[in-house]
Amino acid sequence: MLGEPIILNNNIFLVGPMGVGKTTIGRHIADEIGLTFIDSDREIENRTGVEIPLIFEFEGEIGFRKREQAVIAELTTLSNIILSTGGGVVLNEQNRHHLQTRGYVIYLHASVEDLLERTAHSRNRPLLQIENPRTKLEQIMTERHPLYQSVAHVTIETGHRTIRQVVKAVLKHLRKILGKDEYITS
Ligand SMILES: Nc1ncnc2c1ncn2[C@@H]1O[C@H](COP(=O)(O)OP(=O)(O)O)[C@@H](O)[C@H]1O
Ligand SMILES: O=C(O)C1=C[C@@H](OP(=O)(O)O)[C@@H](O)[C@H](O)C1
Ligand SMILES: [Mg+2]
Repeated sequence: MLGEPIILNNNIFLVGPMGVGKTTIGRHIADEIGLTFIDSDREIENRTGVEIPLIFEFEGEIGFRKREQAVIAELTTLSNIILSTGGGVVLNEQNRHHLQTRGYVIYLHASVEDLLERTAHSRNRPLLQIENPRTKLEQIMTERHPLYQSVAHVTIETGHRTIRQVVKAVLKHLRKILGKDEYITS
């Protein structure tokens, strides 16, 4: 035996900033390799019955982060999932610990320019509903990039890649670390 399986609990956790593609890529990867897809933001919305902007409006970012922490603590105890997280998940130390120790963490990276383009038409990200989203995304990347790096087992670049190309890059990486045709250890 080679010791600990590389993919803890057969879980893959996607982290990275708003608009990098966590939700989109996670769903595709789950389809390809037969894991259950879960998006922590959707889970919070399902549980509260309202959309994220309304949670921010009524409870502020602090209220949202509490809900996020509870959901991450619970979802990371599952197995055989691809979990797409919200961009701010790494701000919380407990979240970082759970992600890092309960699954294989992939940091999806992109430039602020790409993130701006990909979030431009969305009204669903309260932190970017401001006059200057570019400055906000720059601040976010300065603060969070080291945190994404600290929690991730690998970083995968998504800039100048189509969704399909990112999916392929992730699958290629998984095959490489597992060193075989199957994606996930069982
Ligand atoms: N590699 C990519 N190239 C172009 N557009 C992308 C790419 N990845 C995601 N997108 C688009 O960017 C937007 C944000 O993606 P989403 O999956 O919601 O990001 P996140 O969950 O990380 O915030 C979506 O409209 C999605 O189709
Ligand atoms: O970066 C953040 O702080 C947030 C990212 C969002 O998720 P996405 O990264 O999927 O957009 C969502 O959790 C919320 O609006 C806060
Ligand atoms: Mg998302």
